[in-house]
Amino acid sequence: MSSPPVVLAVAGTDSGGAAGLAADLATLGALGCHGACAVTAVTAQDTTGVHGIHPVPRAVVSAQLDAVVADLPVSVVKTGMLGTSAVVRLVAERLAHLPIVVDPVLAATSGAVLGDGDVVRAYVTQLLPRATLATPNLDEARALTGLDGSPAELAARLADLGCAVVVTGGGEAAADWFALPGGPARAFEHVRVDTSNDHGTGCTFASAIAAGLANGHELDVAIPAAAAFVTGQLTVSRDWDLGRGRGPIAHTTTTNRTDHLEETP
Ligand SMILES: Nc1ncnc2c1ncn2[C@@H]1O[C@H](COP(=O)(O)OP(=O)(O)O)[C@@H](O)[C@H]1O
Ligand SMILES: Cc1ncc(COP(=O)(O)O)c(N)n1
Repeated sequence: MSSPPVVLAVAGTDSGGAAGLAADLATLGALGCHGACAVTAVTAQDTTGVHGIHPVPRAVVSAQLDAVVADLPVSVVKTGMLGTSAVVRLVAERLAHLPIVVDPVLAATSGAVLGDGDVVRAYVTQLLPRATLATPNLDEARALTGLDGSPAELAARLADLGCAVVVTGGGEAAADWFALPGGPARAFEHVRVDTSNDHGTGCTFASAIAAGLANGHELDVAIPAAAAFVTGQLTVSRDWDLGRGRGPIAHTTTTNRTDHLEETP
């Protein structure tokens, strides 16, 4: 069997296992990739919210990037919560030779702030101009542009920074808006899943796009494929009852996989 493509996820942890690196590595594994990881922040988090954030020092993040890049054939980088402007700059400087899918995480589904004004400025000036694709949700697109336009307008405006952009619509819109630099945005529509188990959806979406790119697909194929993967996963976990808040999206393809246990004598 040939080796899987390697995707490096640079992101924070969610102790509840819904978002961040848990979502990234599970999604990458489900979609045929080997996921390497560099931890940027440890969050004490569950389905109800973020209770603590502990940034990992820049030098420790840097050492993780060095170790992975020196040893593994990374084909795509996916970033999630980077936490500090120093780490945003580090990723921009150290990994610019690779395709980078940037999920510019600034807030959790619960509303907690995961990136401040300095982080926003570092994304705009350092990382997005060097990225292949950015996947902000509408709130993040507003914070990054400082504007209050439609998702299509914000996608086109952000793409002028020099990368492709998908502004995600979340559960209400059932559509995402995709723009390339210099072009107008077009909508990718998809099925809406009626569920409150959507914690980790953005991380899963961006990781699925990174997996599509690592498997050799272009953005206009990888993005709708990732949205279809997310709607399928939201359907798997639609009626789960995990935690007291917004429950996790299912990251792996199947649920209740116990057949391997039953087959064991
Ligand atoms: N309830 C839902 N039904 C179907 N697709 C959804 C739903 N919620 C989010 N999505 C999709 O999941 C992907 C991630 O988007 P979003 O939830 O906006 O990210 P974030 O978690 O960063 O806010 C997008 O493709 C979006 O359209
Ligand atoms: C460590 C970490 N990274 C990213 C998110 C955003 O995920 P979501 O938008 O689904 O809350 C999060 N809540 N925690």
